[in-house]
Amino acid sequence: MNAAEIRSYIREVPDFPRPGVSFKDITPLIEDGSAFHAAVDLLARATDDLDYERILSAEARGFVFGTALAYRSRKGLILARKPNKLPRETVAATYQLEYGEDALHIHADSVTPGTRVLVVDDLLATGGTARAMCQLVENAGGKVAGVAVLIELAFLNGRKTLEPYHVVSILSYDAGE
Ligand SMILES: O=P(O)(O)OC[C@H]1O[C@H](OP(=O)(O)OP(=O)(O)O)[C@H](O)[C@@H]1O
Ligand SMILES: Nc1ncnc2[nH]cnc12
Repeated sequence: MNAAEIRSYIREVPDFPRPGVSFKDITPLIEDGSAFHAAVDLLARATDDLDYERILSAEARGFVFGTALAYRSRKGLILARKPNKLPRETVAATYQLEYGEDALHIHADSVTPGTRVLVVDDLLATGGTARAMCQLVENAGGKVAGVAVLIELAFLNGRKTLEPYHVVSILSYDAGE
């Protein structure tokens, strides 16, 4: 299954969660075994040449692709979670939402100095979430090997927000798509 076929499994939901937003719903994709498998394979192939030891992904949708890619590439998986979810000492990074601020945490010992980490998410929009994950890696002394997403909303310029990190995406959407 190629990228165009995989794309046909993503449902666009207009005006969710608020007017003007075209929500990219990945649930039909991950509910289809062949499409989900093909999507993870494409992500794996697109990141095969990157040198990394661990994957970092954020709850909730990020876990779906981060976990699958970690399993397939036999790499360790680090969970980035919302505040007060992880039981031991954490490092945190804050990021901007439309209204106010949110934070992601990882356990302080998940990234040792020099660890090379691939940041994985289902979707890149403004880039705030992925940037916070890159900051988490660097705050803990690690190195960002790249950022890999299945879907990129190119018109929101997340890539620019993520400079100078290497960004890999499988499906790119323009405004109005
Ligand atoms: O590039 P950004 O503008 O930061 O947006 C991208 C993020 O938005 C979605 O997560 P969301 O915060 O909706 O959480 P969820 O995965 O729990 O649904 C998506 O899974 C990305 O993590
Ligand atoms: N348009 C969108 N669709 C799905 N998830 C998103 N996260 C941020 N923007 C999104």
